[in-house]
Formats: sequence, C-alpha cells, structure tokens
Amino acid sequence: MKMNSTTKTATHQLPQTLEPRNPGTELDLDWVARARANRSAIERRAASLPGRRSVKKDYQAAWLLKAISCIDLTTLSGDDTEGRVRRLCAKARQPVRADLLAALGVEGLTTGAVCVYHDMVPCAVDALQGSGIPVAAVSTGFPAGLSPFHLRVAEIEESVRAGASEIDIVISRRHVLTGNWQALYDEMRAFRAACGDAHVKAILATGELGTLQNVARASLICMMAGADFIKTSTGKESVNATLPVTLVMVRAIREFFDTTGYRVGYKPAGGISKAKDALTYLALMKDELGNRWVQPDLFRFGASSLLGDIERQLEHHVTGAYSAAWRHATS
Ligand SMILES: O=C[C@H](O)COP(=O)(O)O
Repeated sequence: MKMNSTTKTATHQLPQTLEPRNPGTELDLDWVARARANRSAIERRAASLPGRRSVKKDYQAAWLLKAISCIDLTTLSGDDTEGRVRRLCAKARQPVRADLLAALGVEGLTTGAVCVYHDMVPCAVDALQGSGIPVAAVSTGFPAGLSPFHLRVAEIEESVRAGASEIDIVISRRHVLTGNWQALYDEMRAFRAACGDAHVKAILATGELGTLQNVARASLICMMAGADFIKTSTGKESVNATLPVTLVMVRAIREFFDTTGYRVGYKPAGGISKAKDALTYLALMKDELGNRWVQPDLFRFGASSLLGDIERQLEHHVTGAYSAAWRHATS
C-alpha cells in the first residue's frame, strides 16, 4: 500500500532553521512560587487522552513515522557491549525494513538520536559517522546523580570531548524535595555551561519529586537555568513518564515560551513501548503546544523498545498481517 503524497509531506517537512537556543534567565523565585498544579483537573484531562484521538490508516502511518524520527533510541544497561551499541546504531540509521519504507514511499528516515552511557559514546559516534544522527550521553552520575559535584561536571566535559552532542543530565532530587531552588538553579547552570555547544536535557526524575507542583517548579527552574529540553525520567525510577506529569511539564514549557520567547523541548522517557502510546503523546504535544513541538528538535521519546512495536504496526499497515514481536528486536 502506497502512502499518498499529502501524508508524506506532513511527515517529512521538518523546519530548516533550528530554534535559537534557550540562554536561560535570572532565577525568578516569585515566578517559581506562583507555579501551581491542580492535580484533579490534570488527572481528569490525562485520563481522557488515550481514548480521545485516533488517527487511522495513512495518517496513522505518517504519525508513526514521525514518532520514529523523534526517538532517542536508547540502551542503558550494565551489560551494554560495543556489539549491542553498534546494532542499535544500525537500527537508528535504518529504523524500518527497507521494503516497508519503499512501500510507504519514504526515504532518509532515521531516529532522532542514539542515547548511551559515557563509556559507549566513542563506539556510537563511530557507528553513526556520516549519518547526521546525534549521540546523546546520559551523564552527571546517572541515574541517581549523587556522585561528587566536580565529577558530575567533569563527566559532561568528557562526554562532549568524546563526541556527544546531546547530554542528558540528572538533577539533584533533594534540592527539589527541600525547596532549595537556588541550589537547583546553580547546579543546572553549571551543567549547561559544561555542555558548551552540546544541547542539554534536564532529567527531573519526576517519579521521585513527590508532587506535581514540585514537577512544575523544577521544570521552570531548569528552563531558567538554560535547559534545551526537560525530560521526565531516567527510566530507572519506579514511576517514569506519565500523562499527568507530561501535562504539567508541557504547560510549564508553554508558560516559559510565552514569557521569554524561547522554545524548550520535551522528552518523556521510561516505559513508553507501544505505538499507541506514542500516538497519544504526539497528540498531546500538538494539542498543548502546536505543530512546532512535534519535530525532533523539540520533542523526543526516550525509549529502548518503542521502535520495535512501531515497526510491527507499520508492517501491518503495509502487508495487512502482524509479525511476531521478536522479529522487530531493537538490538
Ligand atoms: O531515557 C530513556 C529510558 O531509559 C528508556 O526507558 P525504557 O527502556 O523503559 O524505554
């Protein structure tokens, strides 16, 4: 089945000019104190999202292809090897089987990035050479973020030197839990400075922040301190990306844009493994922030197994049959 030309254009018309980078602002504690989150309203809205929107057929395929272009294809395991990272990078270059892409009339599709631990950065950089796919490194004592501060800063610098162009830092949850906003701002400022030209994603580890109000405040502080992206989770907390947390974070992004004119990106991460969930997140982004925020420079999924399910759904779209999930292993 061929995808019509309108659908193809919608999928691949990415903006040519990237956003000016968020330089951050002074720490504005009055703004932070005003940040609120109405839990019951947010939960009601979040609960209505999965059932509400349902794109079908070619449109669904187009959104699934867009979702692929927004994936930070991730492996973050203690048993990662060069072989696994190289297989992951090959998948990032060719995320969907060539015959399926040909049937869909799509060329040049890649994932948004490959995301690995520092030790695997050189291998990923080498495997992705010439592809234009950035390497993202998790950093600053990921996932807990409790190693000595100077080592966390040095880790960022080393990953940048090794070729990572995106750095996913973890914030100190204790600064949020104790309301030490100045410390959180200073830490994030230092991390941003250590990144240099590499873009920095601030992982809030929302499952450990206690309240949605804390999530709103931590989101604002990280953006004030110059985060390019705010990201929900490491994937290692007991609760990772959720729709209520997403609503709080994207509304903070909207407020920051309305106030400063800078667009900050959003990355839900951890536990997003189904194509249907990816469609729900994309619809939410489009509803809350508009089309500009469903492009890979402003939206990423942090996911290790989502791509396999999306490829499976695309195979069904093209052939009318489902294959076994194991045929779509990511690495
Ligand atoms: O940032 C990415 C996450 O660690 C991936 O989590 P996942 O393995 O649940 O998809």
